[in-house]
Amino acid sequence: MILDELAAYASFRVAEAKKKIAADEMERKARSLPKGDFRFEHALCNTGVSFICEVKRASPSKGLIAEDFPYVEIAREYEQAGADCVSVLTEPKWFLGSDEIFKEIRAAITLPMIRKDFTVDAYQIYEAKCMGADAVLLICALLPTETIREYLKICDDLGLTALVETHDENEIRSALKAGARVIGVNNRNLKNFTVDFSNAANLREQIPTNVIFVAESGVKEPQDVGVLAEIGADAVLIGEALMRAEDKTERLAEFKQAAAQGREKAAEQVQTSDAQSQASDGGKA
Ligand SMILES: O=P(O)(O)OC[C@@H](O)[C@@H](O)c1c[nH]c2ccccc12
Repeated sequence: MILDELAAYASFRVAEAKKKIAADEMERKARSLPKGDFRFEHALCNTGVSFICEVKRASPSKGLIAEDFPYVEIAREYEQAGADCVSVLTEPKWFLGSDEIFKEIRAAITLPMIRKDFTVDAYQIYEAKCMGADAVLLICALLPTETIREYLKICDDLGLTALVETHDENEIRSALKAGARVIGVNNRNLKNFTVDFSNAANLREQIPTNVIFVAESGVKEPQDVGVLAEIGADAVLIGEALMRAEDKTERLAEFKQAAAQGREKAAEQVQTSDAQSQASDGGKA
């Protein structure tokens, strides 16, 4: 299974990295930096739908997505086009990312950034902090509840946001039990890479409204964003559709417009159902 391979390779990378910078040294470095202010999660709390735009060169399911990959320019364009946060893959083998790419983008933009990798060791959280990340990804399918809780505590100490990624009800339960404040529901099943775009919508109810809800993966068209806005996604995470767009600025504007329309639709539905329940209350009186 590819997820197991990704995790095993992540463990290997961590072991190699520890030979260069030992675990206690990496931790000391990270903890000596000014504590973060959780600006990644704050950026997801706008009244509208927030956009996390991803810099993604390739993926195990799609192969090479961006032949031409001027990653700094892409991130700058996201920032100028009104993205709320930027996601950068650092996994080298299947996603063709790197820590260097992350660091170069970090130096070029001011938006909050998430270091997207397969976190299997606390070392990677300290590494992310040292790279200037504002957030890390914790994938529930890879981590037991207790470990998620432990990693969340490290993130809290460092002032980093943890995006806790889930794919089903059990994983959401685990994320909540661990104390996640930001939960992503992935429409893509990382075990077989099938995309079920209704997954986020189906699981929406399982996530309390005081937890930030991020819908991840599979957005192709503006109408998809509209649907996610309608079900009350606080944020959407979009990679491929933006990477493939010739004009990313225009594409993001279309997505944003669809999000606003989706939110309006949801508000109208609330009004209609309020009016209906008032009318039926009136009938009863
Ligand atoms: O390119 P998409 O379908 O818009 O998906 C983006 C993002 O959700 C996806 O890259 C992702 C979600 N969770 C992950 C975990 C690891 C690597 C990548 C991911």
